[in-house]
Amino acid sequence: MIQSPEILSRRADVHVQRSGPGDVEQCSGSRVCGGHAEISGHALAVRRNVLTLSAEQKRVFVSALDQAKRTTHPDIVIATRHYSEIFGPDNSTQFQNISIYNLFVWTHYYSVSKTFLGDGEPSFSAVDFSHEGPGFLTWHRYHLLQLERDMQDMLRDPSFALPFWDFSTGGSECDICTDDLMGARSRFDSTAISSNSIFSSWRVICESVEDYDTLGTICNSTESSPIRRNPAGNVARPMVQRLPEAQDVAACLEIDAFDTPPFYSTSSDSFRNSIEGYSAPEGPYDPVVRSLHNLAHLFLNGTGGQTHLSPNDPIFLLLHTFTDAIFDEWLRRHTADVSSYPLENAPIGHNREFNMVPFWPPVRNAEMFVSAADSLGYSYEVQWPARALTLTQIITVTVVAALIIVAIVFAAATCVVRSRSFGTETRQPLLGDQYQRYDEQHKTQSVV
Ligand SMILES: O=C1C=c2cc(C(=O)O)[nH]c2=CC1=O
Repeated sequence: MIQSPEILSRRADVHVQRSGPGDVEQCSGSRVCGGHAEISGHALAVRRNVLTLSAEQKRVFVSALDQAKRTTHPDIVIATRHYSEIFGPDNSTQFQNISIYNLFVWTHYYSVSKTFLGDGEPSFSAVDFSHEGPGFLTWHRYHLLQLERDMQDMLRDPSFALPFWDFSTGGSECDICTDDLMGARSRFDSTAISSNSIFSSWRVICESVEDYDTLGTICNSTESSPIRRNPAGNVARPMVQRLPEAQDVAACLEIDAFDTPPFYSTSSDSFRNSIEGYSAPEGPYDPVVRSLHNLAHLFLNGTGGQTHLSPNDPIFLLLHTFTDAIFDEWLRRHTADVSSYPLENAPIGHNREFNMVPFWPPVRNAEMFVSAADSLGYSYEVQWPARALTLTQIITVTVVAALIIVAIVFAAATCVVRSRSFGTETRQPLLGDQYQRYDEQHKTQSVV
């Protein structure tokens, strides 16, 4: 993945407009603040729930994605051989053009691909630059930002914003799998996309993973099979037949620590591992659990559920914008600064000051650990679920409510009794008086 020096200098001095009118931040010299020179002075891009877009906005979004799939990236080419073979026999370089959307797919593939150790050697699979570590959120944040900025440039619309899919429905339906959005299920093949959707004509890249691992090649821009998707259809694994619940989102937002040792997929009480979905949403690590982001991927049950291929299904980007929205909300609620992010002892590529592989020009994890609205030029419009009460809270509320009811009933009963006896008392003295006076006057005893 390379860019020309001319492009690097073009991106080095930009302005981003922040939330308030006239509040323009100078981002001179920053590689990530603002991105493209062309977006100088543009307004904050607002990422919205894709289901709330109008019919016309949905059509425009789907058509923009399709344009990105077909438009060659103006600045970046990809390497299709490892370093030692980057120059071919005739000194030709092994680089290829790639489309804007396919670069998004390739970048993710590259970040998770095995390390080639040489002919005949098994490739090394223990490195993942974008998952199972603190960099999961920062890496995917920049991944989305790069696509959004590339699409803003392609459309010449600096306000273009990627929408999000709120996958926390708790249901077994894919509510965005409709022909006006990500494509309905085909009526003829339950694992394919309906021919009424443009996405049925999309072809995936990076499918020949065996070749890359054994021959030492790298995914190139050749497109092969259609997207496969069978939401909730994994009968062998009932746990991934339902999407996460809104309460899972609420629970993970309450976790205080951004990440915890060993800063891996086995971390407990880590917000990052909880939203990534290797631990229960409340925090404890459990090897059988798949929740939130991981569960949403596995629910798709096809291209979108295989890590080296998943961005080929455009649902990937909507799933990740929602994950990023949760990350942004966590930063806000916990008023976190970069010191919450581990400086060391995280897996390779995941430490705070490490560059995120393979983005170019280099971007560090720390640069993405910031409020999106304050520093990155976009914000989210989301309704967050209120946290459900715990059992202890439910018992406490029930006991207090019962005591209040008892007190009210007791008070009401006391009032009734008092008012009755007051009524009797207020009549009796009159009778008593009368009786007494009569008795005193007549000196007789009679009952009135
Ligand atoms: O594309 C992805 C697919 C995934 C599957 C799991 C899992 O938990 O098994 N996790 C994934 C992350 C991805 O990014």
